[in-house]
Parts: sequence; structure tokens; C-alpha cells
Amino acid sequence: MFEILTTDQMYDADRKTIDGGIPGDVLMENAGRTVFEEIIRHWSPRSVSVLCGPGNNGGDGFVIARLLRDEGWSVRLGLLGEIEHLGGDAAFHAKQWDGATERLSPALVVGADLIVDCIFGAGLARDITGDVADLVASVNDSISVVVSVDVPSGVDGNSGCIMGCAIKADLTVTFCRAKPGHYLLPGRQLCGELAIRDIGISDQVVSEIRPTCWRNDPVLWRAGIRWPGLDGHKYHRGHLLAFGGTMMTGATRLVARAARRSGVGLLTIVSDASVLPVYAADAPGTMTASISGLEALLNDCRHNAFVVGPGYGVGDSTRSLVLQLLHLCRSTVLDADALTSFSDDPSTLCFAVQGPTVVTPHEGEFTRLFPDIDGDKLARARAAAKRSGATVLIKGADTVIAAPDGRAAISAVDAPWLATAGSGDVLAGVIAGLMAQGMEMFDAACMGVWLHGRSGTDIGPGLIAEDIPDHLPVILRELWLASRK
Ligand SMILES: NC(=O)C1=CN([C@@H]2O[C@H](COP(=O)(O)OP(=O)(O)OC[C@H]3O[C@@H](n4cnc5c(N)ncnc54)[C@H](OP(=O)(O)O)[C@@H]3O)[C@@H](O)[C@H]2O)[C@@H](O)CC1
Ligand SMILES: Nc1ncnc2c1ncn2[C@@H]1O[C@H](COP(=O)(O)OP(=O)(O)O)[C@@H](O)[C@H]1O
Ligand SMILES: [K+]
Repeated sequence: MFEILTTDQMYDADRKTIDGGIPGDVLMENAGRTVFEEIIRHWSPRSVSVLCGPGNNGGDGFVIARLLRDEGWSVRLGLLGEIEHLGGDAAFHAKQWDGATERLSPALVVGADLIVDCIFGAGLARDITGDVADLVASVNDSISVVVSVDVPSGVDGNSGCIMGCAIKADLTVTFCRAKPGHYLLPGRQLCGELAIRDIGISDQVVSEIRPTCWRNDPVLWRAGIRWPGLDGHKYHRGHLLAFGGTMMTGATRLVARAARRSGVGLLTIVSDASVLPVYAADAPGTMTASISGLEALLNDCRHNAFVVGPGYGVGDSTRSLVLQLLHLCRSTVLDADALTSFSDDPSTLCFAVQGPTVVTPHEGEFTRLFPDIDGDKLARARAAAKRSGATVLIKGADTVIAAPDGRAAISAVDAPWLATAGSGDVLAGVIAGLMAQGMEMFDAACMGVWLHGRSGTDIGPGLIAEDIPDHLPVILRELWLASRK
């Protein structure tokens, strides 16, 4: 259930299922029934208004209205447009509804304890305007509970963007698999609770569609975790070089602690000799080396991974260092200043990426590097990954991770506690630590985001960046125990 399907892929799944012998009207009956079941599971009987649009989303509404009324609920139904204009399965189910069909208007909101929003689903084709926009405003201004069918009307299922205006739901019931817009902002916030329900589309059909996007979950990457072997030694777990700046030393200290907690065998902070004592005094298990010995450090192939950027400083020397590191084609994580240093010349950075590289920009850093790439977050991450050859991770509440081969994952964890200085440094450190242990770059980026998110929800209010690395053993133990089952 972790695959995320675009609206076109969803239409494809519907079509393949219908071709496989389940008629469209049965799929629609199943869809309506799952929403009905969710409603009666959540709420006791109350007055309901079902708001139906002119397409199949509206068709689902006729099924829901009928089932609720058969159950003894008081139901009103409003339709946008003429009933004669309904087509196919929606027309079929409209005929099964023997209650009154009102004109869709804000009058339906008055006195309704529960509103079922079936105005638009996957077929939303342009901005909502005029009378329908007024209706959306009335729904959002009301005190009624709102259940949206498939997506909150007005939310674009592919991007999570608002098309003119959108319903704010308390519960959204979608079918078969989620769409990107259920997890990308602002769509995610408008969905309320999300229920993904089976309507008879098989896993086989979903796999035939070859999804390339998933909700970030251990299912995706747990087979790629490099747990230490019984007979292993520290060099089997990688030796990460973390490049430390001279002013913001805290950033690389966070990187180092996070990487070490992720399981890396050895970690050396490489910095200007003048600040080595600061790094050396931080943690006894962290090693330090002067940047003046860089050539020798890089000639030692056991130094198999690099992380540079947090607190490193923006400028020419950072650019040269990054290019020198990328030339070696070893596992590399670039964050913060390592990215901003290429704002004037991003193509040089893209050209230099050849080995396993993860870049972890927040929105501001992303825009500086890829000013010409627009669209929703998923599309932008994918375009940047394709262009650069790096795994691109755009941070935020709806972090997206995209690999150059087109795979992508969206994090759907509610952990606003992570929005605190230094938390991104920790993320870079975790990912670099996992890559140093030999994990594939996309898997490492996804696992890093997941560990980070779980730390955010586990620790919760009061979280500071320093807490995250020390919480990792608790979560890693869970993953490790699960891997032994
Ligand atoms: N077997 C199946 O397929 C199943 C499908 N299922 C359900 O079907 C839903 C998809 O149905 P759908 O394709 O009919 O799209 P839907 O969202 O109802 O709207 C299309 C209509 O809206 C109109 N319209 C669009 N934008 C507009 C705007 N801004 N302002 C005004 N009008 C606008 C558009 O008009 P047009 O652009 O053609 O002029 C068209 O008439 C899906 O979300 C799920 O709930 C389930 O039952 C499971 C089985
Ligand atoms: N509202 C939010 N919900 C969940 N995670 C968030 C939220 N805001 C920020 N984050 C996460 O916090 C981290 C902040 O990183 P960043 O912006 O690089 O800060 P810093 O450079 O101070 O470490 C990122 O991993 C980001 O995804
Ligand atoms: K809807």
C-alpha cells in the first residue's frame, strides 16, 4: 500500500480492473461503500448533505447517499449540473438514488452536521470559480464535519496544489492507493485524516502500472540496510570524512554525532588546524585531521565517504573542495554551503557529479541551485535529480527524495518539531553515515529521512537538534530486531 499513483495511473488501474472483469459500476459501488463504512465507523447517525459534482466523484456521492439513507440517516443530496448530463457509472448510480436531488448550493450546508464532498476528484481540470467557489467557502466556514471523497475538492491529486480554492476536510477516503497530492503540501493539510481503502483493484494491477513513487517507509529500503556482520571490523562499516568550518563548528559536530550514531565505523572531522581543538574536544570517539593533509587523506581509499556543507562557509574554497571530492566518485553528501557555493554556476556542480551523491537542499537552497526548475515539489526534485545525476532531497514538512533513475519517495510524517536549527545538519550526517556503510544512495536518503522523522515524532515538543542523534539507537534497534524475524 506504499505506492503512490498519479491520477492518470489511477485511471489506468480502473481501466485494467474493468477490462479484467469488474464492471465500472461495481467499482463505484465499492468506492461509495468504503466511504459509507468509514463514515459509520467514525460518527453516529446525524444529518448529512452529500455534495455531488458532474463526474464520477459525484457518482460516488449517489452511492454514499443511498447507503446512508438505507441505514436510517437523514440525507440531502445536491448535484452540480443536470442529472441527465451525468454519464456512465455516475448516471447508473444516480438512478439508484430515489431521494430528492437538489441544486448544488450553500443552502445544503445549513443544518448539515456532516458534509460529504464529492464535487471533484481526479478529474479536476481547472480552477474552481464562481458559485462552486462560494459553496466551498460556505463549507469551510461551517462547523460541520467534512468527509472528502478521493481528494478534497479543489486539491490537485498530482501536486497537492489548490486549484482556485479547496475544501478543508476532516477525513479523506481515497481508493486503492494514495496520490502525491495526499502527501504534498498544501494538499496534505486539507485532507485531514487519510483513509486508503481497497475497492477491488488488485495488487497485480498496481504492479503492472509500475509505480515509481512511494510513501517513505522501511518497506522500501530495509533490505538495503548494511547491518554489521558478526565477524566485521570497524573498517567494514566505512570511514566518513566530515568537513568542518572555522566559525559554525556546531554544525559539523552535529553531522559527526549523527553519522556515528547511524553506525559508521570511523569518523574524522577535517578542518583548518586553528579549530581542530574545538572538534577534538567535542567527543572522544570523533577523530580529527588538518585540511593541510587533504591529499594524503584522499589518497587513502578507506576514506570512502564525504559530507560537506553544514557550517562550512560559502565561497571559492568550498567550491574547489566539493569538485575535488566529487572527482573521486566516492559516496558524497552535499548540504547547505556546499550547495550555495554553486549558486552562480550550478551546471559546474551538476557536471561534476559522477559517483553516488546526495544533495539535501531546503527550498531556498534548491531555488538558488535550480532557479529554472518549477512545478510541484515532486516534479522539481525529479527534474533536478535527472539533471544532476544526484539523489535530490528537498527538505520540509513534505520532504521529497528523488533518484536520477526516476524513483521518488515522499515523507508523510507530521513532525514540525524538526523545524529547528541544526536538524538539517543531523539529517546530512545520518545519510552520509549510512552511505559510508555501503547503503545505496536513494535508500540511504530515504532511510535518513525516515529516522529523522521518527525521531521528530518520538521526541516531540522540546526537541533540539542535539537530541536526534542520541535517539537513533532506539529506532535502529527496532529496525534491527524486525530484520531478524
Ligand atoms: N471506475 C472509475 O473510474 C472510478 C472512479 N471513481 C471516482 O471517480 C473520480 C474521477 O471521476 P471523473 O474522471 O469523472 O472526475 P471528477 O473529479 O468527478 O470531475 C470531472 C467533471 O468535473 C468537471 N470539472 C473539472 N474541473 C472543474 C472545475 N474547476 N469547475 C467545474 N467543473 C469542473 C469536468 O468537466 P469538463 O472539464 O469535462 O468540462 C467533469 O465533468 C475519482 O476521483 C473517484 O472519486 C471511483 O468511483 C472508483 C471507480
Ligand atoms: N514543518 C516541518 N515538519 C517536519 N520537518 C520539518 C519541518 N520544517 C523543517 N523540517 C525539517 O527540519 C530540517 C531543517 O533543515 P535545515 O533547513 O537544513 O536547517 P538547519 O540548516 O538549521 O539544520 C529538515 O530536515 C526539514 O525537512
Ligand atoms: K472530492
